[in-house]
Amino acid sequence: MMKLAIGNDHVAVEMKNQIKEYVESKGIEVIDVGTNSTERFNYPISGYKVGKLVASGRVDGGILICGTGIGISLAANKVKGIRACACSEPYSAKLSKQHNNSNIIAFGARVIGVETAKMIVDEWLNASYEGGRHQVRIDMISEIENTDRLSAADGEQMEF
Ligand SMILES: O=C(CO)[C@H](O)[C@H](O)[C@H](O)COP(=O)(O)O
Repeated sequence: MMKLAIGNDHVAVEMKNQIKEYVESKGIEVIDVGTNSTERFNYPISGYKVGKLVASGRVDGGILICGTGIGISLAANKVKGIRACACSEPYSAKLSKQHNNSNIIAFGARVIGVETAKMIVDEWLNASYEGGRHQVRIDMISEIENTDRLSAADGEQMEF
């Protein structure tokens, strides 16, 4: 059974619960590490928790929702191995998986409605990473993440 983690802040409680229920209705297990309170809640907490669950392999992917999807995805992207993509429409969500091998999808409860959010989740879940030429670029991103450097195609180290 596929397993996803979901997280949110105070702005996105209602949308989190709607998306959680929608994903569960597809037979997917959802681990909810977000808040259920509308009291101010700092989004990096949920970004970090979902990021760690995904990076450690305890779940197959993650969904993050804050006001814009931006802050919470920025936080998740600080966890090694995470490629969290904030999307406001389904096409980018699909491409984020096919080309960028995104392991977390994020969106904003103040930006899109729940029906668009469901379409984003569907496109992301149904898409597959294409590998090939895209892997070269993912490897470059990993190199920056792991070494704080980036090798040129000829092996020369870029210096900035
Ligand atoms: O969008 C966000 C960060 O990218 C957060 O979800 C917050 O909603 C945003 O920062 C606003 O927070 P506030 O304390 O409710 O003004």
